Amino acid sequence: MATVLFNSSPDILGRSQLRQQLRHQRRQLTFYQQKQASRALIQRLQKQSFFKQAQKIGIYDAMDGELDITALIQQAHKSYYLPVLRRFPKQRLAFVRITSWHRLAKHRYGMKEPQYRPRLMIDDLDIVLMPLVGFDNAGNRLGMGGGYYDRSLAYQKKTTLVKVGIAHDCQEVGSLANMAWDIPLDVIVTPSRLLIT
Ligand SMILES: Nc1nc2c(c(=O)[nH]1)N(C=O)[C@@H](CNc1ccc(C(=O)N[C@@H](CCC(=O)O)C(=O)O)cc1)CN2
Ligand SMILES: Nc1ncnc2c1ncn2[C@@H]1O[C@H](COP(=O)(O)OP(=O)(O)OP(=O)(O)O)[C@@H](O)[C@H]1O
Repeated sequence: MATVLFNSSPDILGRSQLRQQLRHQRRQLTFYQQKQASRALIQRLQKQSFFKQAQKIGIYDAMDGELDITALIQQAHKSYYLPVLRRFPKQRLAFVRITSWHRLAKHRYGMKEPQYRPRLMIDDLDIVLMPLVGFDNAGNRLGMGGGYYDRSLAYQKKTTLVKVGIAHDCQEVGSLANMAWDIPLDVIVTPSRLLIT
């Protein structure tokens, strides 16, 4: 009950409190719920024409209860890229193609990061799948708070890049404050819904 209250009234919580609340909620999902959610989400995603048409896809290595989308990489004829954190230029993400998981070392935040090159920028991709901490039905996004995706997207020039948010259903909130630097998502996919903004 408390959870529902929090979700429907994000205004009464600060952005960072809301983030903590939603991250906590996502970590409460059981192993089985996570498996089901991940399977349903991947199936939904693979049916979409924007996904079928894409060649270069930005993914992420799930952590902290995020939806695991790594099974996607079993699909041939597409290439998959993981984000790499770097300080310069201006804390934008770079993307590195992955061909195998076990060679990858973990970043101190817990997700795998390829250390090799070449590194691409976000607008070299056709689609970027972004893990969300929270979202609303207008396509506003709440992330981990590092501003990494926002900063990367701010320099994006390619207009055809499809910006896709990936989240559990329980991460939807009534409405999120739209920060000046926020770049709205084109699509949000959850295990049970497809939201086109
Ligand atoms: N799986 C995944 N990969 C991702 C992201 C993500 O949200 N999920 N990112 C999305 O931007 C970027 C990384 N950004 C991140 C920002 C903060 C934290 C984090 O865990 N912060 C800790 C504090 C850690 C510390 O300072 O020592 C925390 O908030 O508890 C993790 C990732 C790129 N890769
Ligand atoms: N285009 C930008 N230029 C400079 N700073 C930015 C830009 N975008 C975001 N930031 C900074 O990043 C910080 C985090 O932003 P915000 O709280 O929106 O993170 P987030 O979107 O939740 O996280 P993430 O993008 O990592 O998923 C903010 O303090 C903001 O000042």
